[in-house]
Amino acid sequence: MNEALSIDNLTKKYKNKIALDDFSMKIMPGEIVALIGENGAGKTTLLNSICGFIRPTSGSISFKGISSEKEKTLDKIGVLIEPSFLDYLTAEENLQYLSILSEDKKNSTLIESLLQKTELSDSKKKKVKTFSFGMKQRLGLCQSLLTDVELLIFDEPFVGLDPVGKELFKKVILDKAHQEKIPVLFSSHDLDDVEEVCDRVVMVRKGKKVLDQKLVREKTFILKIDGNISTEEKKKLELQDPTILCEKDCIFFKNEKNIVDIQRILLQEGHYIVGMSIQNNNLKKLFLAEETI
Ligand SMILES: Nc1ncnc2c1ncn2[C@@H]1O[C@H](COP(=O)(O)OP(=O)(O)OP(=O)(O)O)[C@@H](O)[C@H]1O
Repeated sequence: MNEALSIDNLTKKYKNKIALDDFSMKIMPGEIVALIGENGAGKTTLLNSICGFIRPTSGSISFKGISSEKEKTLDKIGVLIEPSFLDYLTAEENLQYLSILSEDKKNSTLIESLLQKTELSDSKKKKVKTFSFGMKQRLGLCQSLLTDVELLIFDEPFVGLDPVGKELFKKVILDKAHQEKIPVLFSSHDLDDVEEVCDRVVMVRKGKKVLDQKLVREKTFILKIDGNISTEEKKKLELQDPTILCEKDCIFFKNEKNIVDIQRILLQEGHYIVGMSIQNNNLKKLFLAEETI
Protein backbone atom coordinates (compact mmCIF):
# COMPACT_ATOMS: atom_id res chain seq x y z
CA MET A 1 0.00 0.00 0.00
CA ASN A 2 1.71 3.19 -1.18
CA GLU A 3 -0.77 5.70 0.13
CA ALA A 4 -0.12 9.36 -0.59
CA LEU A 5 -1.65 10.64 2.61
CA SER A 6 -2.16 8.79 5.85
CA ILE A 7 -4.12 10.23 8.77
CA ASP A 8 -3.91 8.12 11.89
CA ASN A 9 -6.03 8.46 15.02
CA LEU A 10 -6.27 12.23 14.73
CA THR A 11 -7.99 14.04 17.58
CA LYS A 12 -8.43 17.79 17.89
CA LYS A 13 -9.88 19.42 20.97
CA TYR A 14 -10.74 23.11 21.22
CA LYS A 15 -10.82 23.48 25.03
CA ASN A 16 -13.59 21.01 25.92
CA LYS A 17 -14.98 20.69 22.41
CA ILE A 18 -13.85 17.57 20.52
CA ALA A 19 -13.85 18.63 16.86
CA LEU A 20 -12.05 15.51 15.57
CA ASP A 21 -12.29 12.24 17.39
CA ASP A 22 -9.76 9.47 16.67
CA PHE A 23 -10.12 10.03 12.93
CA SER A 24 -8.15 7.86 10.49
CA MET A 25 -8.14 7.66 6.71
CA LYS A 26 -5.77 7.07 3.80
CA ILE A 27 -5.72 8.55 0.32
CA MET A 28 -4.06 6.86 -2.61
CA PRO A 29 -2.22 8.71 -5.44
CA GLY A 30 -4.66 10.09 -8.00
CA GLU A 31 -7.68 9.50 -5.79
CA ILE A 32 -10.40 12.12 -5.40
CA VAL A 33 -11.96 11.92 -1.95
CA ALA A 34 -14.89 14.02 -0.82
CA LEU A 35 -15.52 14.84 2.81
CA ILE A 36 -19.18 15.22 3.58
CA GLY A 37 -21.08 15.79 6.80
CA GLU A 38 -23.37 18.23 8.54
CA ASN A 39 -22.30 21.71 9.69
CA GLY A 40 -19.79 21.52 12.51
CA ALA A 41 -18.93 17.85 11.81
CA GLY A 42 -15.16 18.53 11.75
CA LYS A 43 -14.36 18.70 8.02
CA THR A 44 -12.52 22.06 8.05
CA THR A 45 -10.68 21.07 11.22
CA LEU A 46 -9.39 17.99 9.41
CA LEU A 47 -8.33 19.96 6.31
CA ASN A 48 -6.62 22.63 8.44
CA SER A 49 -4.78 19.90 10.38
CA ILE A 50 -3.49 18.29 7.18
CA CYS A 51 -2.20 21.65 5.94
CA GLY A 52 -0.54 22.32 9.29
CA PHE A 53 -2.67 25.42 9.97
CA ILE A 54 -3.79 23.94 13.28
CA ARG A 55 -2.04 21.52 15.59
CA PRO A 56 -3.88 18.31 16.35
CA THR A 57 -4.22 17.32 20.01
CA SER A 58 -3.07 13.78 19.23
CA GLY A 59 -2.58 11.43 16.31
CA SER A 60 -0.38 11.72 13.25
CA ILE A 61 -0.40 12.75 9.61
CA SER A 62 2.10 11.52 7.07
CA PHE A 63 2.54 12.42 3.46
CA LYS A 64 4.21 9.88 1.17
CA GLY A 65 5.40 8.03 4.25
CA ILE A 66 7.01 11.08 5.92
CA SER A 67 5.47 12.36 9.14
CA SER A 68 4.30 15.98 8.98
CA GLU A 69 6.06 16.41 12.34
CA LYS A 70 9.39 15.68 10.65
CA GLU A 71 9.01 17.60 7.43
CA LYS A 72 7.00 20.68 6.54
CA THR A 73 4.44 19.52 4.00
CA LEU A 74 2.62 22.79 3.25
CA ASP A 75 4.79 23.65 0.25
CA LYS A 76 3.70 20.36 -1.34
CA ILE A 77 0.00 21.11 -0.89
CA GLY A 78 -2.21 23.26 -3.09
CA VAL A 79 -4.72 24.71 -0.64
CA LEU A 80 -8.04 26.45 -1.03
CA ILE A 81 -9.42 27.16 2.44
CA GLU A 82 -11.00 30.60 2.84
CA PRO A 83 -8.56 32.24 0.39
CA SER A 84 -7.39 35.72 1.28
CA PHE A 85 -5.71 38.23 -1.00
CA LEU A 86 -4.18 41.67 -0.93
CA ASP A 87 -7.29 43.60 -1.86
CA TYR A 88 -5.50 46.71 -3.19
CA LEU A 89 -3.49 44.66 -5.71
CA THR A 90 -4.87 43.34 -8.98
CA ALA A 91 -5.56 39.63 -9.55
CA GLU A 92 -2.39 39.31 -11.60
CA GLU A 93 -0.29 41.19 -9.03
CA ASN A 94 -1.57 38.92 -6.24
CA LEU A 95 -0.45 35.83 -8.16
CA GLN A 96 2.91 37.45 -9.02
CA TYR A 97 3.41 38.33 -5.35
CA LEU A 98 2.60 34.78 -4.20
CA SER A 99 4.85 33.39 -6.89
CA ILE A 100 7.76 35.52 -5.66
CA LEU A 101 7.12 34.37 -2.08
CA SER A 102 7.15 30.70 -3.00
CA GLU A 103 10.46 28.90 -3.34
CA ASP A 104 9.12 27.21 -6.44
CA LYS A 105 9.13 30.42 -8.53
CA LYS A 106 7.04 30.32 -11.67
CA ASN A 107 7.13 32.59 -14.65
CA SER A 108 4.39 34.81 -15.95
CA THR A 109 3.37 32.19 -18.55
CA LEU A 110 1.99 29.94 -15.80
CA ILE A 111 0.15 32.86 -14.18
CA GLU A 112 -1.36 33.80 -17.54
CA SER A 113 -2.41 30.22 -18.25
CA LEU A 114 -4.02 29.86 -14.80
CA LEU A 115 -5.90 33.13 -15.28
CA GLN A 116 -7.05 31.85 -18.66
CA LYS A 117 -8.01 28.44 -17.27
CA THR A 118 -10.21 30.09 -14.65
CA GLU A 119 -11.54 32.63 -17.17
CA LEU A 120 -10.14 35.56 -15.20
CA SER A 121 -7.92 36.95 -17.98
CA ASP A 122 -10.29 39.85 -18.66
CA SER A 123 -10.25 40.81 -14.97
CA LYS A 124 -6.55 40.35 -14.30
CA LYS A 125 -5.88 44.10 -14.14
CA LYS A 126 -8.77 44.71 -11.72
CA LYS A 127 -8.12 45.20 -8.03
CA VAL A 128 -9.21 42.15 -6.02
CA LYS A 129 -11.33 44.38 -3.74
CA THR A 130 -13.72 44.76 -6.71
CA PHE A 131 -14.02 40.96 -7.15
CA SER A 132 -17.17 39.01 -6.38
CA PHE A 133 -17.01 36.00 -4.06
CA GLY A 134 -17.02 33.60 -7.02
CA MET A 135 -14.18 35.51 -8.72
CA LYS A 136 -12.14 35.30 -5.50
CA GLN A 137 -12.86 31.59 -5.41
CA ARG A 138 -11.51 31.26 -8.97
CA LEU A 139 -8.44 33.29 -8.02
CA GLY A 140 -8.05 30.98 -5.03
CA LEU A 141 -7.90 28.06 -7.43
CA CYS A 142 -5.12 29.83 -9.39
CA GLN A 143 -3.29 30.39 -6.13
CA SER A 144 -3.53 26.71 -5.17
CA LEU A 145 -2.01 25.68 -8.51
CA LEU A 146 0.83 28.18 -8.49
CA THR A 147 3.44 25.66 -7.40
CA ASP A 148 4.11 22.05 -8.34
CA VAL A 149 1.89 20.56 -5.67
CA GLU A 150 1.64 16.90 -4.76
CA LEU A 151 -1.70 17.10 -2.94
CA LEU A 152 -4.74 19.32 -3.38
CA ILE A 153 -6.94 20.33 -0.44
CA PHE A 154 -10.11 22.32 -1.10
CA ASP A 155 -12.65 23.41 1.51
CA GLU A 156 -16.05 23.78 -0.15
CA PRO A 157 -14.58 24.67 -3.55
CA PHE A 158 -17.93 24.91 -5.35
CA VAL A 159 -19.51 27.46 -3.01
CA GLY A 160 -20.37 30.75 -4.72
CA LEU A 161 -19.44 29.52 -8.19
CA ASP A 162 -21.68 29.84 -11.23
CA PRO A 163 -22.20 26.70 -13.36
CA VAL A 164 -19.24 27.58 -15.61
CA GLY A 165 -17.00 28.14 -12.58
CA LYS A 166 -18.08 24.81 -11.11
CA GLU A 167 -17.24 23.00 -14.34
CA LEU A 168 -13.80 24.69 -14.40
CA PHE A 169 -13.09 23.49 -10.87
CA LYS A 170 -14.34 19.98 -11.62
CA LYS A 171 -12.16 19.76 -14.71
CA VAL A 172 -9.09 20.85 -12.75
CA ILE A 173 -9.82 18.31 -10.00
CA LEU A 174 -10.36 15.47 -12.50
CA ASP A 175 -7.32 16.36 -14.63
CA LYS A 176 -4.97 16.79 -11.67
CA ALA A 177 -6.07 13.52 -10.09
CA HIS A 178 -6.58 11.22 -13.02
CA GLN A 179 -3.89 12.55 -15.39
CA GLU A 180 -1.20 13.79 -12.99
CA LYS A 181 -2.03 11.29 -10.20
CA ILE A 182 -2.25 14.08 -7.63
CA PRO A 183 -4.60 13.10 -4.79
CA VAL A 184 -7.42 15.55 -4.08
CA LEU A 185 -9.32 15.90 -0.81
CA PHE A 186 -12.20 18.32 -0.71
CA SER A 187 -15.21 19.06 1.47
CA SER A 188 -18.62 19.88 0.11
CA HIS A 189 -22.26 20.04 1.07
CA ASP A 190 -23.41 19.71 -2.52
CA LEU A 191 -23.91 16.00 -3.07
CA ASP A 192 -24.58 16.38 -6.81
CA ASP A 193 -21.17 18.03 -7.27
CA VAL A 194 -19.54 15.42 -5.06
CA GLU A 195 -21.13 12.59 -7.01
CA GLU A 196 -19.87 14.05 -10.27
CA VAL A 197 -16.20 14.14 -9.38
CA CYS A 198 -15.19 11.99 -6.44
CA ASP A 199 -13.93 8.42 -6.41
CA ARG A 200 -14.56 7.92 -2.71
CA VAL A 201 -16.69 9.58 -0.12
CA VAL A 202 -15.91 9.92 3.58
CA MET A 203 -18.63 11.05 5.94
CA VAL A 204 -17.81 12.78 9.21
CA ARG A 205 -20.21 13.12 12.09
CA LYS A 206 -19.31 14.78 15.42
CA GLY A 207 -15.62 14.43 14.57
CA LYS A 208 -15.80 10.71 13.80
CA LYS A 209 -15.59 8.94 10.48
CA VAL A 210 -18.92 7.20 10.01
CA LEU A 211 -18.63 6.15 6.36
CA ASP A 212 -15.77 5.55 3.94
CA GLN A 213 -16.93 4.18 0.64
CA LYS A 214 -15.95 4.05 -3.01
CA LEU A 215 -18.60 5.70 -5.10
CA VAL A 216 -20.45 3.46 -7.50
CA ARG A 217 -22.06 5.56 -10.17
CA GLU A 218 -25.28 3.84 -11.04
CA LYS A 219 -28.23 5.24 -12.92
CA THR A 220 -31.75 3.88 -12.76
CA PHE A 221 -33.91 4.40 -15.85
CA ILE A 222 -37.61 4.69 -15.16
CA LEU A 223 -40.27 4.25 -17.86
CA LYS A 224 -43.86 5.15 -17.03
CA ILE A 225 -46.50 3.52 -19.25
CA ASP A 226 -50.19 4.05 -19.88
CA GLY A 227 -51.42 1.25 -17.57
CA ASN A 228 -50.33 -1.37 -15.07
CA ILE A 229 -47.94 -4.03 -16.29
CA SER A 230 -49.34 -7.60 -16.29
CA THR A 231 -47.53 -10.69 -14.97
CA GLU A 232 -47.13 -12.02 -18.53
CA GLU A 233 -45.69 -8.72 -19.75
CA LYS A 234 -43.33 -8.62 -16.77
CA LYS A 235 -42.03 -12.11 -17.69
CA LYS A 236 -41.33 -10.98 -21.26
CA LEU A 237 -39.43 -7.94 -19.99
CA GLU A 238 -37.45 -10.09 -17.54
CA LEU A 239 -36.31 -12.30 -20.43
CA GLN A 240 -34.76 -9.17 -21.94
CA ASP A 241 -33.30 -7.90 -18.65
CA PRO A 242 -33.45 -10.21 -15.59
CA THR A 243 -32.72 -7.29 -13.22
CA ILE A 244 -35.73 -5.28 -14.38
CA LEU A 245 -38.25 -4.19 -11.74
CA CYS A 246 -41.91 -3.54 -12.50
CA GLU A 247 -44.21 -1.70 -10.14
CA LYS A 248 -47.74 -0.85 -11.26
CA ASP A 249 -47.23 1.38 -14.34
CA CYS A 250 -43.47 1.92 -13.86
CA ILE A 251 -40.50 -0.09 -15.13
CA PHE A 252 -37.09 0.33 -13.50
CA PHE A 253 -33.85 -0.86 -15.10
CA LYS A 254 -30.15 -0.02 -14.93
CA ASN A 255 -28.69 -1.18 -18.23
CA GLU A 256 -28.96 1.67 -20.72
CA LYS A 257 -28.32 -0.72 -23.63
CA ASN A 258 -31.69 -2.40 -23.01
CA ILE A 259 -33.73 0.74 -23.47
CA VAL A 260 -34.65 0.16 -27.13
CA ASP A 261 -35.62 -3.50 -26.62
CA ILE A 262 -37.70 -2.71 -23.55
CA GLN A 263 -39.54 0.00 -25.45
CA ARG A 264 -40.11 -2.43 -28.34
CA ILE A 265 -41.61 -5.09 -26.06
CA LEU A 266 -43.89 -2.52 -24.41
CA LEU A 267 -45.11 -1.26 -27.80
CA GLN A 268 -45.68 -4.84 -29.01
CA GLU A 269 -47.83 -5.40 -25.90
CA GLY A 270 -49.88 -2.35 -26.86
CA HIS A 271 -48.52 0.03 -24.22
CA TYR A 272 -47.58 3.68 -24.66
CA ILE A 273 -44.70 5.26 -22.84
CA VAL A 274 -45.99 8.37 -21.11
CA GLY A 275 -42.83 9.40 -19.29
CA MET A 276 -39.18 8.65 -18.78
CA SER A 277 -36.76 9.75 -16.08
CA ILE A 278 -33.28 8.91 -14.84
CA GLN A 279 -32.54 8.59 -11.15
CA ASN A 280 -28.97 9.46 -10.24
CA ASN A 281 -29.05 10.08 -6.53
CA ASN A 282 -27.05 7.26 -5.01
CA LEU A 283 -25.04 9.54 -2.77
CA LYS A 284 -28.11 11.40 -1.51
CA LYS A 285 -29.66 8.06 -0.53
CA LEU A 286 -26.46 7.05 1.22
CA PHE A 287 -26.21 10.40 3.02
CA LEU A 288 -29.81 10.39 4.18
CA ALA A 289 -29.57 6.75 5.30
CA GLU A 290 -26.48 7.52 7.38
CA GLU A 291 -27.90 10.76 8.77
CA THR A 292 -30.95 8.95 10.15
CA ILE A 293 -28.86 6.38 12.06
N1 LIG B 1 -11.29 27.82 16.62
C1 LIG B 1 -12.26 27.10 17.18
N2 LIG B 1 -12.52 27.20 18.49
C2 LIG B 1 -13.48 26.46 19.09
N3 LIG B 1 -14.27 25.58 18.44
C3 LIG B 1 -14.06 25.44 17.12
C4 LIG B 1 -13.06 26.19 16.42
N4 LIG B 1 -13.10 25.83 15.11
C5 LIG B 1 -14.08 24.91 14.99
N5 LIG B 1 -14.66 24.68 16.19
C6 LIG B 1 -15.72 23.72 16.48
O1 LIG B 1 -15.29 22.43 16.03
C7 LIG B 1 -16.37 21.73 15.43
C8 LIG B 1 -15.98 21.35 14.02
O2 LIG B 1 -15.90 22.52 13.22
P1 LIG B 1 -15.49 22.51 11.68
O3 LIG B 1 -15.37 23.92 11.25
O4 LIG B 1 -14.33 21.63 11.52
O5 LIG B 1 -16.77 21.80 11.05
P2 LIG B 1 -17.21 21.65 9.50
O6 LIG B 1 -17.56 20.22 9.32
O7 LIG B 1 -16.15 22.20 8.63
O8 LIG B 1 -18.50 22.53 9.47
P3 LIG B 1 -19.16 23.37 8.24
O9 LIG B 1 -19.75 22.37 7.32
O10 LIG B 1 -20.22 24.17 8.95
O11 LIG B 1 -18.08 24.22 7.63
C9 LIG B 1 -17.59 22.64 15.52
O12 LIG B 1 -18.34 22.28 16.64
C10 LIG B 1 -16.99 24.02 15.70
O13 LIG B 1 -17.85 24.84 16.45
